[in-house]
Amino acid sequence: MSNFIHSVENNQRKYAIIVAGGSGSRMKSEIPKQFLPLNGKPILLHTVEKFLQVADIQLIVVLPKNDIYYWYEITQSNQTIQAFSNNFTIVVGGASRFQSVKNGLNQIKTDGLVAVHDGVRPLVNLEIIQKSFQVASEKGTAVTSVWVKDSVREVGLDGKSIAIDRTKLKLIQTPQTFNINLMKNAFEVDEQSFFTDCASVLEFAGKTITLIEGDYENIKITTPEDMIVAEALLRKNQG
Ligand SMILES: Nc1ccn([C@@H]2O[C@H](COP(=O)(O)OP(=O)(O)OP(=O)(O)O)[C@@H](O)[C@H]2O)c(=O)n1
Ligand SMILES: C[C@](O)(CO)[C@H](O)COP(=O)(O)O
Repeated sequence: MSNFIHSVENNQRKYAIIVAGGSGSRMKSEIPKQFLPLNGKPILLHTVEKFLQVADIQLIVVLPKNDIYYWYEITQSNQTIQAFSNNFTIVVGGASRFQSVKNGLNQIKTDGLVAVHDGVRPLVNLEIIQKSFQVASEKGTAVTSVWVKDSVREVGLDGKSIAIDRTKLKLIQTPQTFNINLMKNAFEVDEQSFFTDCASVLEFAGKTITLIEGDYENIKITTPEDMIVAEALLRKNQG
């Protein structure tokens, strides 16, 4: 593992865009879900601290305009965040995830590698982050994914459904890591309704998407029951 970290570090700059510019409408909470406490600490802080474990990384944290002051308040007394203050850029988010990623990408002025990660996936592990940088340095793209475990049916307009072969289906997670020039070129495009993640944008630009294996624990906190699962997983991982 240490060999590849060494080789990536020697060759390419590393950035991560942590997208946390959404409103969390499906969570139906009073504050945006990325600031909800998970075992006493805001979800977004768990995520950011995970990425700060990567050597020499520059973080671009994308936030809703109205919550930037709140971010400064909650990080003022956080020793890890303060120690790495030179590694941070804060950017205002856009009207969609695509626009928020684009705002983050515009801050990057060098070539290298960039990992895009949902601020609300705090259970990502360091091995996946490192693997995504390694594979993206070799292939240009690295998109985290897990195999579907449930049965799946496709529902037609007439309400009838047919079984789908799940052995061909993967669920897509983040990080999604790319060569920066490749990604910048792909994002020079009008936003499309099917851009649900960065991989769909790069694919639209004709790029081949390389999948890497993710982790079933790397959940996206979307609705209230996800908080209960995330708290339990976090407790388990902290021993
Ligand atoms: N305009 C947006 C929309 C989403 N995101 C971020 O993209 C990630 C994944 O999006 P999602 O889970 O859908 O978050 P929200 O858009 O906040 O939630 P919802 O769709 O329920 O409103 C989140 O970390 C979210 O903050 C963003 O940076 N900017
Ligand atoms: C990027 C993503 O997390 C991959 O699973 C997902 O597509 C985000 O979707 P959302 O509708 O913004 O939650």
